[in-house]
Amino acid sequence: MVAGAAAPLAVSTEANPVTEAGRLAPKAYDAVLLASFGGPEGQEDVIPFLRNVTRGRGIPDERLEEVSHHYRAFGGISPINSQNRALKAALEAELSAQGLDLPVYWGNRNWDPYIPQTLREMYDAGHRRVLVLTTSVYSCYSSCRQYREDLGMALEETGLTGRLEVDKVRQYFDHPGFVVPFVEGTAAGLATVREALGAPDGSRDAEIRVLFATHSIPTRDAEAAGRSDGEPREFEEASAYAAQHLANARAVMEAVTGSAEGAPGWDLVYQSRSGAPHVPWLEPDINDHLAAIAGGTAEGGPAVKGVVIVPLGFVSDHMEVAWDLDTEALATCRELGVEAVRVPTPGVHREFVTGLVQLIRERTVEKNIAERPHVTGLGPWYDVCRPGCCANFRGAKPVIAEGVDAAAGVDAAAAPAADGTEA
Ligand SMILES: CC1=C(CCC(=O)O)c2cc3nc(cc4[nH]c(cc5[nH]c(cc1n2)c(C)c5CCC(=O)O)c(CCC(=O)O)c4C)C(CCC(=O)O)=C3C
Ligand SMILES: [Fe+2]
Repeated sequence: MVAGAAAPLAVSTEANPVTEAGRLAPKAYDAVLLASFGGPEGQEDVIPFLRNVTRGRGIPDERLEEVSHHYRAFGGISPINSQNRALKAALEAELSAQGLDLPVYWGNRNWDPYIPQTLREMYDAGHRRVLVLTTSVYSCYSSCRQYREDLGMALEETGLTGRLEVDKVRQYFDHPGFVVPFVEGTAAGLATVREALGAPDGSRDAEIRVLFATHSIPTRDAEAAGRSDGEPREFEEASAYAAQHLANARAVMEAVTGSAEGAPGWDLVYQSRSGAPHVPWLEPDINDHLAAIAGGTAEGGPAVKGVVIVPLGFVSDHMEVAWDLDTEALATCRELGVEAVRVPTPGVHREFVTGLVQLIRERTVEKNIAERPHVTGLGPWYDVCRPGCCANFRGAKPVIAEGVDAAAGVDAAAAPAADGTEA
């Protein structure tokens, strides 16, 4: 095998009969909303931002100060907002290059510009049909339902429910635009680690491990991920969240090393756990796992001497990447004497930006693309979530992009005319 040479990623455009039920016909959208997490932009913003993230849970400021150290160490500035400004600019340029007249707005769940304020601005500018693109791509409460709730509540808060139509692009974990940058990065990272071990020919691959890292979530949230009330769907590890990551990781490894004999092994690992210690979250933690494999793998392999860390759960190099991986996990590697490379996130990679425009074009009437590329057998994911999808256990809230009846498929009221004309 030639170091760094990746086979093309296997992309399917075949329809998925399972997720087909949650598909919406194209519509004449008139604007795009880039919805993200938001982050502080100075030391004075840190505690107000953390109060927003943890709102409704009454966590005292002293406790918030304890979890603020990573923001404090970065001067109170999260990289996420500048990354979203860059992504918005890149999206605007690509939409206009493809002749799509769709303005892009930006709104965050936890910091300025806030989602309700942006929706109001969009309505005041004359927009009536909005397509939301979130910066979180998998299925779980934090990355799917919480966005849909915040959008539903923002419509109520601004009095725009029923006046502004708001739909959302599918969870796009397995769109090639998201996965290709990881394939490239993993191939390059593997070449670098082989080099560092003095084995560019791959002869020490048994001592190299690829670690796909994502955000840990409570196991209870993981079990509710991607589910529906009336339509049981079984997932690997009993969780759509884990299953989506595992399927993506396999697709990346297949493209990077193929079925080559003696290719490096890989694992899915978790990071950034928070919350009370007695509440179970997905494991293993990346740092614990690094310590374990530095002494030999579970399958009886030799001590691991090099790792390629792939931040498969994230769209940009925000704080969870800059701190939990680049600061903490890389320090763990140094302590263990393990060579390590952290692969870039999609960011504003050309494939990612053009992929996002494809995802928009799947849904719009103008310059519509009927085919839905996906690199795992789980997708393409639903346009409209199944009832109860990614449920949280703190009570029902208004949501966008959810069907009302699993048996009947998509909510009839939400389904537009097939030709995308105004109702
Ligand atoms: C799945 C997932 C993603 C990936 C999908 C996505 O990208 O959306 C994600 C992303 C992010 N998480 C982020 C920041 C935080 N997440 C927290 C807390 C939590 N995350 C959770 C899950 C996730 N989180 C969960 C189950 C909690 C605990 C419960 C709660 O509190 O809801 C807390 C509270 C303090 C703490 O507990 O540490 C903070 C400050 C930032 C911003 C980074 C920046 O500023 O650059 C980003 C992109
Ligand atoms: Fe988070």
